[in-house]
Amino acid sequence: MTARNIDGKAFAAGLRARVAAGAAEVTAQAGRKPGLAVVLVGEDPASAVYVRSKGKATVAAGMESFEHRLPADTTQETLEALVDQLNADPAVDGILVQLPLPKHLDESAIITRIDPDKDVDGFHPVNAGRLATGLEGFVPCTPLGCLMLLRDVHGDLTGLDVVVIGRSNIVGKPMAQLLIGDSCTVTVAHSRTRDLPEVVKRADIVVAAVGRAAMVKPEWIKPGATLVDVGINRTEGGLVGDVDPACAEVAGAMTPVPGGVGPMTIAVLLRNTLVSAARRQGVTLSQAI
Ligand SMILES: Nc1nc2c(c(=O)[nH]1)N[C@@H](CN(C=O)c1ccc(C(=O)N[C@@H](CCC(=O)O)C(=O)O)cc1)CN2
Repeated sequence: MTARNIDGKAFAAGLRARVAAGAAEVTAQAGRKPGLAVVLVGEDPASAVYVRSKGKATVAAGMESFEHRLPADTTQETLEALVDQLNADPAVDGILVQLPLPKHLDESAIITRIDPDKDVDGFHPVNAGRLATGLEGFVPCTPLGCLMLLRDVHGDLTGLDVVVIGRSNIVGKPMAQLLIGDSCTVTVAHSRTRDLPEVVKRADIVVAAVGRAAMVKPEWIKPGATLVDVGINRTEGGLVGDVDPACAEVAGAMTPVPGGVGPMTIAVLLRNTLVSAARRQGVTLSQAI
C-alpha cells in the first residue's frame, strides 16, 4: 500500500481564497479591512521567515498587516506596553506574538496580556478554557488546521480511535480537545507513555507533534490508518517530520512535510483574523469559513 497524500498546501490555498472573499465582505460592510498585528522579538531565522510569510499572506487576503519587529534584548515592560497598545487599537482585530520568545522574556505573561477577543493564536488561557468547555473562542491554528484536513479525508470522525503524540499547550492539548468535540476516542501519548508502539498501533488516526525527526515507525502503524505529521525538524538531510516517510507503505493517508500541516497554520491564522473582524464589526459572513 502507498498512502494517499493529504495535500495541505492545496487545502490551505482554498481556505485562503475563502478568507479573501470574507475579508472583502467585511471591508465593504464595515468600511475598513480586517487587521492583523504580528510581533517578532529577536532574530530567530525560522521565526523571521514565518512572520514574513504571515505578513504577505495577510495582505494577499485583502487584510491589513501591522508588523512589529523588536530587538532581542527587548524588556518585558516594553513588550507588554506594545501588547497594551495593540489591545487598544481599533484597527487591530488580531494580535500574534511569534514564539518562541527570547529566554529572558516571560512567554506566559505576554500571552495572558493579549485581549482574549483579539487572541487569534488561541493561546490565551481564556481561549483554552473556552475550547475545553465547548464555548466559542479562538482555537490554535495548527490543531484546527489538522482537524480541517481530517474532516476532509474522513468526513465524519465519530467513534474513531485517535492517538495524539505530544502534550504541548499549542498543539497536543488543543488537538485532543478538538477531536473529543468531534466524538473521537482520544489518547494523548507523551515521553512517559509506556509501550508507545502498542498504543499507536490501536489508532485509526495518529497526530504526531513531538518534534523528533522520523520518530514514528512503520511497524507502529495500523494498516490503513491516517497519519497527520505536525513535526518540522531541520536535519542535515533537510526538513523532516515526526513520522518516518516509510510509514507511507502502511498508512492509508498521510500528510507530507513540507506541504502538509505547515501551510494550514498560516491559512487558519487568516481565518481566525477574519472571524475576529466579523465579530467585532457585527458582520455576518455569507459563507461559513
Ligand atoms: N505565535 C505563534 N508562534 C508559532 C506558531 C504559531 O502558530 N503561533 N507556530 C509555529 C511556527 N509557524 C507559525 O508561526 C509555522 C510553522 C510552519 C509553517 C510552514 O508553512 N511550514 C512549511 C515548511 C516551511 C519551512 O521550510 O520551514 C511546511 O510545513 O510545509 C508555517 C508556520 C511556531 N511558532
